[in-house]
Amino acid sequence: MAMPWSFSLQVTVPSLKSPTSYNQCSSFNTNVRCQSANEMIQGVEFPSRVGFLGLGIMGSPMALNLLRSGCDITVWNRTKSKCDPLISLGAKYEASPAEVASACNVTFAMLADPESAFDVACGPNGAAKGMAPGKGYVDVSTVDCVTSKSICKHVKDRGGAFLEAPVSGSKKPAEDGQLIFLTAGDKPLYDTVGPLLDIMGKFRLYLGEVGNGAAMKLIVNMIMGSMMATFSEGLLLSEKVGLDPNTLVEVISQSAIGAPMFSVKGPPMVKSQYPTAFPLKHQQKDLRLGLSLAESVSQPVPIAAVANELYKVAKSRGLSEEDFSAVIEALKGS
Ligand SMILES: NC(=O)C1=CN([C@@H]2O[C@H](COP(=O)(O)OP(=O)(O)OC[C@H]3O[C@@H](n4cnc5c(N)ncnc54)[C@H](OP(=O)(O)O)[C@@H]3O)[C@@H](O)[C@H]2O)C=CC1
Ligand SMILES: O=CCCC(=O)O
Repeated sequence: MAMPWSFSLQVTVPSLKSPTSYNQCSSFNTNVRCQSANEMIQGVEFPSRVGFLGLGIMGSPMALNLLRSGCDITVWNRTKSKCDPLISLGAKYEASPAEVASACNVTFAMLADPESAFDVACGPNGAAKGMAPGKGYVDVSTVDCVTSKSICKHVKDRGGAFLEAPVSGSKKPAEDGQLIFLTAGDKPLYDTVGPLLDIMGKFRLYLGEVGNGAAMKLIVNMIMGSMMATFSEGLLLSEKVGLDPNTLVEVISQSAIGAPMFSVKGPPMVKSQYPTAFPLKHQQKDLRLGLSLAESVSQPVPIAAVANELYKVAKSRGLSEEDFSAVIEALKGS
């Protein structure tokens, strides 16, 4: 049965999504419920009006993919000028998150951190004010479990449905519609927005109760931040002992520890170039939140704790807006 916020909309989705060089694995075994994101979805039920709050590095391409696929999109961003490219392509605009949520059946939010995600959802002109029975709110920001549960409560208090859906994958996968959604919350809303997630991503998981998606995302990024820190050490050590760090990158790519992250980020790092895909300040935020998650269950995470210190040093050296691979700079000069 169609949910109250749904109607049939013809949406155009590229049938073949080209794999990206980074985050290109598209199938793996899992014992949680999951669905492939690469399926033909024309003619299925879609939310009729879709809101998008937060048009940064990730939000802009995600909203653009929805727009290009034929969705009726309404956008809002704190810095209004970032809405202009989407508006010029046909997106509608509302002046506050509350007005977007009020105008739309489902509203996505892609905000920087727990504070901004909470403010945009639950502040004076927050999206929760525009929620009502039959509407859904999907927070795709990376936040902690407590914040996600709090946003969920505000949305539900207004009669809306809530899904947390943080993403794995960075700027290029966002542009290519190759993200991985780690969702939890209202299952009917998950089912309803599934086709929209499939436009923006290649894979999605439903992990049950609110908090599970946030926790999964923080654990993945805790591992990623530690990997990047030790990779940085290896690059610098190889150079100091007279080896070509590019050769190290090549050796790693052929070995059991090969990962797209090393192959993609390594060569620019050797040249001290850090074009921003995932801002360093957000990686440090995720490590901080990951450490707090570990603390909540008394799990020792000493490697991640040390990595977090390194990112803090990098931030103190003015590297917050650089890509997180700039953490290597924190190890230089000694
Ligand atoms: N970049 C990446 O590779 C990935 C990022 N993420 C996560 O996605 C989220 C967004 O990341 P990304 O797009 O890179 O980040 P950006 O820094 O590019 O964008 C952040 C967005 O949050 C908005 N924002 C920040 N503070 C506030 C505030 N106080 N009130 C209202 N809006 C605010 C910004 O608005 P304004 O334009 O006005 O500054 C902007 O729209 C983060 O949680 C990040 O951890 C997840 C996966 C990958
Ligand atoms: O949160 C950011 C994740 C970046 C990535 O998965 O490449």
